[in-house]
Amino acid sequence: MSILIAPSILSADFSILGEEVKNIERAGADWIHIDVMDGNFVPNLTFGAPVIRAIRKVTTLPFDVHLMIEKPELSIDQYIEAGADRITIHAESTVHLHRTVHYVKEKGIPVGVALNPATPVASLEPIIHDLDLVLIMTVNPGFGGQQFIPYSVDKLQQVQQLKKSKQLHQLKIQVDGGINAETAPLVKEAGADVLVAGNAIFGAEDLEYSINVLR
Ligand SMILES: O=C(CO)[C@H](O)[C@H](O)COP(=O)(O)O
Ligand SMILES: [Co+2]
Repeated sequence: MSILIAPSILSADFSILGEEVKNIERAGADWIHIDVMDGNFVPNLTFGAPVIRAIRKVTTLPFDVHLMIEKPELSIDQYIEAGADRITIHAESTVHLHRTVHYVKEKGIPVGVALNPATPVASLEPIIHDLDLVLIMTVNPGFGGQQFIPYSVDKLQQVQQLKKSKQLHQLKIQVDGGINAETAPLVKEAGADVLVAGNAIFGAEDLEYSINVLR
């Protein structure tokens, strides 16, 4: 699998969000990573379905929607209707993880499960064969521009082993948080297929160069 780069628009300039999305598409992004935060599951509030619907008009790139919200099962439909092409939910955000994963699958789009830094990889074992993607959070979710947590590399290796032992060839392993020119080689070496990056891309002078450096 070749490495995919998913810029997180959390670090974009919200006052010109449509332009930022177009620029990132021109610069060679593979997916647009959209961080939906509810001010409850994480201590920050970002955007919801109306903003997703608005930027859906300016790009054909896949929308990778990362839900950091309590009880995602209550609002998944609105993100899909707004234009999400894939949805990732947090294992810690619902007591009905299996049901919610299958709900997204029945809607016909790829589904991922994200793990916070303190959530063990073993918690994925009963469900990993149902997933299209596993997201290992490499920072505590809630904010852009944080420092990469080194233990994440061990967790990535554990997911990679699980993927191999269960022969889940199509499963994508994604990382999110503190990914930059220094940490990208570490996570790729440990098995990451999809790199999310906010500050390292939107904070750079040359978007295309920053994407190429990560890739
Ligand atoms: O999910 C997220 C935070 O919860 C963001 O996707 C992530 O923080 C990306 O930003 P950066 O690359 O600047 O760390
Ligand atoms: Co994210």
